[in-house]
Amino acid sequence: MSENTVIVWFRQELRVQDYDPLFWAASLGRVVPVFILSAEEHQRLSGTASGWWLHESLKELSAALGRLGAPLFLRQGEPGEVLEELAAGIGAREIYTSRSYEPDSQRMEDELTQRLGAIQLEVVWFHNRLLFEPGTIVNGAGEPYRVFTAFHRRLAQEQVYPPLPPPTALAPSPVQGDSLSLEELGLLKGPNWYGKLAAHWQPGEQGALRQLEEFAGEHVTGYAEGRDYPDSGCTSRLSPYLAWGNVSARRVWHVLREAGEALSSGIGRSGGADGCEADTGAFLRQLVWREFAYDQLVHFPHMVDSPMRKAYAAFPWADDPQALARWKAGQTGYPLVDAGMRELWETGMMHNRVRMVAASFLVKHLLLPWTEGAAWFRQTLVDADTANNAMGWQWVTGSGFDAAPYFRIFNPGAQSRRFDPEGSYIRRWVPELRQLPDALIHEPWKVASGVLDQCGLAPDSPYRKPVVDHAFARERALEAYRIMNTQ
Ligand SMILES: Cc1cc2nc3c(=O)[nH]c(=O)nc-3n(C[C@H](O)[C@H](O)[C@H](O)COP(=O)(O)OP(=O)(O)OC[C@H]3O[C@@H](n4cnc5c(N)ncnc54)[C@H](O)[C@@H]3O)c2cc1C
Repeated sequence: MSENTVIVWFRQELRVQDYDPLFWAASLGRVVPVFILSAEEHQRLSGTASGWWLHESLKELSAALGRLGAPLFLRQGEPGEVLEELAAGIGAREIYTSRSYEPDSQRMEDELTQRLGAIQLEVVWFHNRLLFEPGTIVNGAGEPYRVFTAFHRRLAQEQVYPPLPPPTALAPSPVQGDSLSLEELGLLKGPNWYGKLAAHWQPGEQGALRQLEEFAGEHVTGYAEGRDYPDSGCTSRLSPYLAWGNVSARRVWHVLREAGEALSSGIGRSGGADGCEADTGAFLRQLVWREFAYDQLVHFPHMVDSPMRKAYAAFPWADDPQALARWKAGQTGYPLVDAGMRELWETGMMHNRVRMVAASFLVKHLLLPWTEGAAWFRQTLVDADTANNAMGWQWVTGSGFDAAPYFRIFNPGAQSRRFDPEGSYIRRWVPELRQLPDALIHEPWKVASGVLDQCGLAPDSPYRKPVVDHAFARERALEAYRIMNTQ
């Protein structure tokens, strides 16, 4: 078969547009696209919200590649073995793919390069997940940044490559048939709790491009001010698309840069030029947090399950399965925390401000280990992302290098009054509180029980007696912090 047949191995970047391996392979000759689910990935993803997203993304990617002339092959197994066998069958001499940056993947990728190199099969690794290759933005001493603002300042000096043009057609694939079906990958096993997610999302590249267009064209206006308010609808909701590479970070970057310029020059919607710049600038800054998370992951891979600041290894965490279950179910009695946890369970998403409050509640009010919360998020978030999730939890806990200090403890009632002043977000996700007036909805246990009766609150409702008292929890958390520091 032709020596110009290149295997394009899709991993976490599930799109046809602006994906270097596909673009460059297509320019050389025939392309055989393949996706391989390893046993470890199957174990990690099957039955999770991410697994559902992956299943749906593969369905769409497969259809898109089929339309371009080269259908996607689905395989299960150890990637090295699958690639070796596939290449032998079609006489391919090259594999184009992209790096993943998951812990251990560097070792796996190096071993694969060596193993396949030994049989004259070259693996070409592209960097397509981020704006810049993680690990390349370093300080003057050549060391990783530990503080976001310095990292951001340094990154801002670099140019982000523009996205590649989309492929219009691919030379017909030399392989026909012999692919596993999507169902055979087994990503949707277990109770179908994720079935409801389809009502909230359109996974895949088309959904990503539509979401990006709508956000850049309209919703970005007001982002800088509105992004902290969970019911404002001001954030992009692009995170699951970025997590599965349905859209490239550099496309998002350039589309938003252009949108900012168009809005500032009055081509777009109304709004002051300064406001437009502030909105797109604030958004692009958030995208750089993602770069920072991956940079940290590459330098400190243990951050996924161990504290970055060593002192936290001695933190006296509690063991309270009942409290953990109430947190997961959105039954803590703290309306904003519960609204977030229920939004997560219903939609696979939770607003960033509420993530911070709910996560802080777990580690500081309940004294439960952040790793428990991170594991629950990995299972239920459609945007579950190894780097962002670990960094988010370590930030909230105080154990990250650039983190909220442990002794700064969010007051969920105050956060609720500030960021959901009318209680509209709470009412949406905690319907039993709908009848409470705006001023009383944030801390219902402080309201006279006769009023709660009139508002239809059940006698055994957690909103009459939350899982823990805020003042008590605060003191207990500070004491735990003191104990840690004396170890
Ligand atoms: C405890 C905790 C856990 C988190 N877990 C995840 C996770 O698993 N996956 C994930 O993508 N994000 C995670 N985040 C970060 C953040 O909450 C989400 O990225 C954001 O809510 C996604 O919504 P959006 O796309 O509308 O965000 P926007 O405000 O529109 O932001 C645009 C993009 O910037 C990136 N971004 C925004 N905020 C952050 C941040 N704080 N850290 C890193 N990147 C950011 C995301 O890719 C996001 O899509 C976590 C935050 C916390 C506090």
